[in-house]
Amino acid sequence: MLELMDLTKTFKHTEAVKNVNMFIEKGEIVGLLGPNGAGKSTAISMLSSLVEPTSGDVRFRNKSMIKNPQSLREVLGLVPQEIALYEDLTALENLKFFGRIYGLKGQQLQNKIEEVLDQIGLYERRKEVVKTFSGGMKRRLNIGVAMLHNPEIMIMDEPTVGIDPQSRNYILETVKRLNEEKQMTVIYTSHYMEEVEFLCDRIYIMDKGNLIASGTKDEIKQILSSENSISIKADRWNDEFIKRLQDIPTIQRMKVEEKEITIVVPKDLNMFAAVAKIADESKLELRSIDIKAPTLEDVFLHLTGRALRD
Ligand SMILES: Nc1ncnc2c1ncn2[C@@H]1O[C@H](COP(=O)(O)OP(=O)(O)OP(=O)(O)O)[C@@H](O)[C@H]1O
Repeated sequence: MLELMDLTKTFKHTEAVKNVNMFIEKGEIVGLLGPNGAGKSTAISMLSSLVEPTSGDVRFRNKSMIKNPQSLREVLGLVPQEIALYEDLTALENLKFFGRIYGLKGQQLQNKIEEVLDQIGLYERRKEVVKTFSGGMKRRLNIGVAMLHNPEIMIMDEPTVGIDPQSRNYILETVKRLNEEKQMTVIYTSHYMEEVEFLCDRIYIMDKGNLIASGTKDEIKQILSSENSISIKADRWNDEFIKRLQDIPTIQRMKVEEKEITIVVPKDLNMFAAVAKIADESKLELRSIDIKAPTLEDVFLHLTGRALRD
């Protein structure tokens, strides 16, 4: 339905997006994952015809949108990273204002506003001015504004950055519900892999302007099919244990946290006995040794050698 074809954007000295290809089918939730500066916002700005590509094409229902994006704009709802609301107006007044911009009026506008307030859980607070709202409530209202014209496609640019966990869950649940009940297509950018894992059917991972992986969650995790991630838990560590693990050449990566050490080893290697023996010899009592299911974070680390939130 919606395609990015060889899309490239070069700012003066920065290649923000390099030859990116994506396709989005109707009714799916697609995640766009990547660290700061990966090019996610630039990619979706080109998708929403806010930024003109240096080269490449955006196609919607098989038509190029670069010169004439009107048919795409009409069905698109965009929740930008920056909150765009009038702080001195109430939630209701904001929705009325933006609704009129979308060309809604009278009873139709009234009905739509009530539906939206209900969906974003702000009906009770509708008569309060926005400047008294928490960050999470403002975000929810921002999402409400983007929903007023019944968009078929919703683009959300990191909608949970800097908000409280409760609002975050509310937003994630709302996105899921809109997708299920209204078959809304959602493009969701984030640098939180757990959000993308929870929400998305398919995922694109970007880094430094490049698309470095794409597919369903399972397909992406298959990238790691030749490795096992092993979790070792204990109440505390001692230097000898850590040093001896570090000396094992078959350990490809190792992450030491307060009560958990994660090591990555080739799949066919059984490390359990070796780890238990080292613990024994360094007089360390272990709580557990388990194989961990890979996360998208692991995939990212594998592909780039860096953590997603670096
Ligand atoms: N208008 C602009 N002018 C110059 N450089 C830009 C502009 N917009 C983005 N960039 C650069 O392009 C690169 C990609 O930025 P972009 O905002 O698309 O990344 P992002 O993945 O959305 O990051 P974040 O998670 O921080 O939003 C960055 O190096 C950024 O500094």
